[in-house]
Amino acid sequence: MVTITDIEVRDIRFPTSATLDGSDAMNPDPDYSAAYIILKTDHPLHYEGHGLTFTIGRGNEVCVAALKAMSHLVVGKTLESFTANMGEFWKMVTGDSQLRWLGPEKGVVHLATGALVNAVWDLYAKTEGKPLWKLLADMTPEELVSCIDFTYITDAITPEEALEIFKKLESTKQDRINRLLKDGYPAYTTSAGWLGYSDEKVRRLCGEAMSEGFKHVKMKVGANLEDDMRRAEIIREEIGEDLKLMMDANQKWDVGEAIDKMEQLKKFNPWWIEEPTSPDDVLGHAAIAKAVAPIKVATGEHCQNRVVFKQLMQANAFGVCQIDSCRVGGVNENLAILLMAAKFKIPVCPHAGGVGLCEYVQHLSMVDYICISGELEDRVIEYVDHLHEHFLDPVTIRNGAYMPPKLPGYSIQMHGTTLEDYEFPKGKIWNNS
Ligand SMILES: C[C@H](O)[C@@H](O)[C@@H](O)[C@H](O)C(=O)O
Ligand SMILES: [Mg+2]
Repeated sequence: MVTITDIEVRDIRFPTSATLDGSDAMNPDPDYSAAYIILKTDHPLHYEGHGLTFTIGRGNEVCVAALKAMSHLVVGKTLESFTANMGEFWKMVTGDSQLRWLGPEKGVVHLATGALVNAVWDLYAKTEGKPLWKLLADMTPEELVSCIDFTYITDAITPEEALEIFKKLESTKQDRINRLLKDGYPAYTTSAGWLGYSDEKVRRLCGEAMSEGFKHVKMKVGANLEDDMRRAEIIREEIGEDLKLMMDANQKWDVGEAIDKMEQLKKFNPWWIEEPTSPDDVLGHAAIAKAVAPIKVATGEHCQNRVVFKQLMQANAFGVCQIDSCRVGGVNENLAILLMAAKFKIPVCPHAGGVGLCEYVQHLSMVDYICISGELEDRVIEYVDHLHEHFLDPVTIRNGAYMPPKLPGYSIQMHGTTLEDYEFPKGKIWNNS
């Protein structure tokens, strides 16, 4: 038995706004941040569960407070009481009626849920001695189904249908694992296209991305159409016509505006337009998707929960589903979304970047390929080349692909020195600036 004896919650921030890494039309000066939780245990080997949720600076302390408010849900309980039925564990975490009032299942309390739930999965995977993707890949179809809370989504997918999906791929899992171990899971890069970068820097970074083996490049749009057109032209000049170009407007436009802007931008042959408008506007996305086809609409990084994902699918409102490892309530809810995407035949290209999101989400895409969709076609995980040095088990990108993590856990544990130095506001990085 492993008992969770205590939690530690830290406010970790990186001053990325100084270099405009991560900047977009809506978020011109993000300081990539993590509300970071450590589950302490009485395990003889001192195993800890680590988890984080991503924010972009101010307000990270609000997520920290939410995490502290959730401590009673796990402290004093055993890991085994959770792992006996992970779906019930998730229902318990999201079911605290007083905390639930703050959501339900959305906003700060759900961001915190993502960190807490992922920390439990990290601990689970560490005690089993497996990376998270392998822990899930080794589960039986029945065990996988038991990880999911189907509340509010049975009109789109039932536990019986989920079982069918898992069972269909069960006997061929090893082939896909072998393929991942050999070639990895394809990635695309956003590193070249941040809005605050100069034209020269964008040009140089596109060249670097190509030489690193990337076949897809994403650029930011949405602040000023003339700038977007000029930058798209530069990027196309650099990457040519064969590579895929994606555009991300980060919620800048109204529905009609998005359609008009894409009428101009379509000459650069974008594969998708991401977050063209408010993430809550399902019908708006549907209208845009219809008008801009065959350009696909992509969204999900600000999608609150599985219910909104369900509606986006039911309404044909997007062609690319961008799960996020900690915007929704962690591994369990993402499994539900991956299942719905498989049923609706919508490719999943996760949101990553930020801090730790690449480390996290690679596991989920690998599980999607091994156990759920069985497909790699039209699927790429976002990659951004920032802040990986702060993790004990950083991502390995080889020839434009994520190689499967090998160490036990969810790859999200930061170095102790990082937690000290970048803690806001008392770490030395913040004291010196
Ligand atoms: C503020 C952030 O860097 C966003 O720009 C980023 O998450 C982005 O939307 C992305 O798709 O990577
Ligand atoms: Mg985006």
